[in-house]
Amino acid sequence: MAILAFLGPHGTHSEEAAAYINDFCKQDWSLQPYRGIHEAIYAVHNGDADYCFVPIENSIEGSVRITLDTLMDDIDLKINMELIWQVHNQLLLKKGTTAIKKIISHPQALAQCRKYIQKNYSQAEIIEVVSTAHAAKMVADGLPDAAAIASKRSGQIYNLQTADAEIQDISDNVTRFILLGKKQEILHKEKPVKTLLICQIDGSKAGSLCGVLNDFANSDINMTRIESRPARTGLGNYVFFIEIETANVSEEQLRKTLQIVQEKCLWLKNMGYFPIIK
Ligand SMILES: O=C(O)C(=O)Cc1ccccc1
Repeated sequence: MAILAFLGPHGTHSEEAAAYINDFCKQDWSLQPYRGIHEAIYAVHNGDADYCFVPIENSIEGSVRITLDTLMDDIDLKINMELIWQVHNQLLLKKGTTAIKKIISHPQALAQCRKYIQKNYSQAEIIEVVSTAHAAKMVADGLPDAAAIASKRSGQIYNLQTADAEIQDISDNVTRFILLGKKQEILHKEKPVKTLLICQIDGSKAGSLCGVLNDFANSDINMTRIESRPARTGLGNYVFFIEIETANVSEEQLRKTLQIVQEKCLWLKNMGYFPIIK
């Protein structure tokens, strides 16, 4: 049975989304929790898992930086699918809690509920941990005067009470998850539509980034997102994450364009061509 790694422990948004994608692809993967997103991605790189399913961007809070930073490493994985997933956050308490002096969760979940916290618990200490379910488990294990922001399922798993439901600031709170594997595979009949490229552009020459953007424009390839992260090779060096629409781009057209783009880059990695499941 193939192993799918996700950010644990049991009850995370990642696990719920991974279970959905498992059914959607009519697979029988064994879902295994890892202590961090970095660890889940490296499990595939090291061959301990066949796939991993990790969040990459949230509609309220933006990029999941640990995911981008890990993808930048010298690892050769492919994106096989993207899932756009509605995230629902609840405020969870251990039975008998009378005061909420601490609110604990994953940084993305805390950010998604920032206004709610400010309005209702402005004095509470905010504690960031590795995942929402980890926060729920800490509350269940006896962290005093604390409430976790986590999924309904976490509440059930860790036997917590729901003090408040649907507390995200904007009701349309979606997260993009990606399914990564060792190779590009067709796991569903859904048509691939998008390609993610990661590259470091030579910033010492004027107009390098502009040149890359023009190469896509000249090839009639629509760019839907560009994001930069520090390259970690010195201040002012950046790595770019570029998403392009490739549903109507031929393999030959893409190959030629990437060849031209590559000449302007110190390195370029094609993360693959994948469908988007909504
Ligand atoms: O901590 C979790 O439950 C996760 O799966 C990470 C996450 C956190 C907030 C929104 C989406 C994913």
